Amino acid sequence: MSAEDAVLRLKRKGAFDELRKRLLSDFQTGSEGQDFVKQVQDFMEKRIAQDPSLLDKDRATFHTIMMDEIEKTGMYQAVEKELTNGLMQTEEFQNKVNEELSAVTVMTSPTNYNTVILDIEGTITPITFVKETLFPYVTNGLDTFLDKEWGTTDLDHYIQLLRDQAEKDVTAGLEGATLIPTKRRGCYGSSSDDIKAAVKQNIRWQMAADRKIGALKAFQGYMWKTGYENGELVGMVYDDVIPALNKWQSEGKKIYIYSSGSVPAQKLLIGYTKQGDLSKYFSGYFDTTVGLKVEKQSYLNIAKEIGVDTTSTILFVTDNINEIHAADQAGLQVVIADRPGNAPLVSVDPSYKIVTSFDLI
Ligand SMILES: CSCCC(=O)C(=O)COP(=O)(O)O
Ligand SMILES: [Mg+2]
Repeated sequence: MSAEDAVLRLKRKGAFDELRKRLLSDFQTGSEGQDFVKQVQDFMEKRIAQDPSLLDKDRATFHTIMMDEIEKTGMYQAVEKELTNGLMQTEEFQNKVNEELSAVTVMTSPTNYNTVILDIEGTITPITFVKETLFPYVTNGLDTFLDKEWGTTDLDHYIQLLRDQAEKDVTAGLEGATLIPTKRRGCYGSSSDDIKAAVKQNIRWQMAADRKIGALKAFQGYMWKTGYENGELVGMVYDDVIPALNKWQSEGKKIYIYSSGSVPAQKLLIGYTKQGDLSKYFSGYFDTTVGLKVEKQSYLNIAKEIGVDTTSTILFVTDNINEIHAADQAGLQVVIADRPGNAPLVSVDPSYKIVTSFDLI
């Protein structure tokens, strides 16, 4: 853990607020505080003697003028400096910091795990790669791709998944959801153009909302396959990921992926990285067919599938706090990935370990 991480963690834990409160109370009751009050009083009396019209001002104006002038004398700054230096040098302060630091590191570091499950976006892969490379590949290439693949069994399969999902969305009354019609047979059904237009509208609507829905994820993966295979797309993982994979593997730990991206999409991203094919590190892949990532049961399902009885022997790393809560409730050990561009981590329980790099796990 870097010094910056430790300070951040202590701030989140409220350790600094506690020290600040104690410092204020010590100051108010001690001789420094009383001396300071005396200095302020003397200063004000002197100013009023120089300019008695100050007493005619209303309370708020008088307060503003005095505060401004006191500040200019440097009185505040001097006492603040003296107090801060004094506090930091006390044995009690040092002991308190050491105590808090060890509580932060000992309580939250994962221990005795033999299985690691990793999220992709925001954890091993930058969010920017997904949002600025993978998603535009789909939105920009959609029309050409549909024209090229139209009528193939593969495309029909993925359209059927989208169609089934659209029916559910329309039934659920989701704003913006529209049905995808079926092919014309005899005098029933719709023309290819109508179906194509509905598919495009459906995909664009879902992608604008960044939906983590199986049918959309399956379609994206289907499109990305071409991109990875022809070299237009190259998977990306943070530099600290491969050393951690090597370490875990050398320690005999099993490593899995659990992502909202479809399993085929995960395999492509892992298989075609700038650093080569990383699939040798992974013992398996899970997507939302095992359950949503924000549900406790999904983690129990994965544990069952990989044959782990004691969920506390699994470490799950993700950027998403709701996924952290679900995995935690299922008994897994959890670590939060705090990568550049990730959603801000607000009101996070201080007992969770947060890392900016896998070296810190
Ligand atoms: C691995 S597919 C590309 C990323 C993606 O589409 C996605 O939804 C990733 O979500 P995650 O659960 O890995 O945060
Ligand atoms: Mg993620």
